[in-house]
Amino acid sequence: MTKKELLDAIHGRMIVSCQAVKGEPLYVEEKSVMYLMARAAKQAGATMIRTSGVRDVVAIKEETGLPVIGLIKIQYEGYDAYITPTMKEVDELVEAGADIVALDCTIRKRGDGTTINEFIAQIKEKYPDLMLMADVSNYEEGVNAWKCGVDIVGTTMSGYTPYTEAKDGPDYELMSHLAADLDIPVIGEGKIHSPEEAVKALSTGVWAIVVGGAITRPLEIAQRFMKAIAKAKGEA
Ligand SMILES: CC(=O)N[C@H](C=O)[C@@H](O)[C@H](O)[C@H](O)COP(=O)(O)O
Repeated sequence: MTKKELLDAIHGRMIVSCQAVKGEPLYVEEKSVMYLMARAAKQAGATMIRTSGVRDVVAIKEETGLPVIGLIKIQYEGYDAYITPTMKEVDELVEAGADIVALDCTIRKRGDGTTINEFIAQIKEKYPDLMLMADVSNYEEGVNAWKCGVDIVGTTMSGYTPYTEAKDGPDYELMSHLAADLDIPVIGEGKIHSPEEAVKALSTGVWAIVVGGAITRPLEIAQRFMKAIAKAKGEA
């Protein structure tokens, strides 16, 4: 698929994030099971999947035949970013066949001393045709990534950096500001928990949205029910 075809396939739509990393209930050591979540997402009408780790990129592409936004979550010493922080992860994702590579593009400390701008430039030099999705936490980072030549900016990291407010729901404001000012697609991602929130997020003008935990993280879903019940009982 060309870059345009990939973008057209998701315009106005929901991408489903199917992720389970070590320690999560749906992470199974012996074998990826997230392809089953992706199967469900495809049956529901999803046209693209976001996932983490080489084995899930491979298994999900094999199962669904859908294009995949791939990332690798890994925490290195000296790095604040943990989403595809170095070229090693980019290489692995390219090798695995990810159609788009997502990486942390927040302006935080990188262990090798490079700036995020330098890292993006290195990736673009090595893989000129690779589509990049920049996961950012605020407006400035979105503009910066756009100027560095990424293809997509996502609001993924809003509320997950020390300098952004950790809200319980989506950052609609960031979505609409970035969507208004950037001339590349913006993806609204992070804490979209209900169909109503999904519709509202899309109405901010973003190109597409990503919904993850509310669909594919059973622990998170169950906890949300438990919390609401405890609150109603006056226990929380
Ligand atoms: C902050 C971070 O590490 N986000 C990760 C990025 O890929 C995932 O854990 C999220 O599930 C994803 O962004 C979708 O968001 P939500 O699950 O809230 O719909």
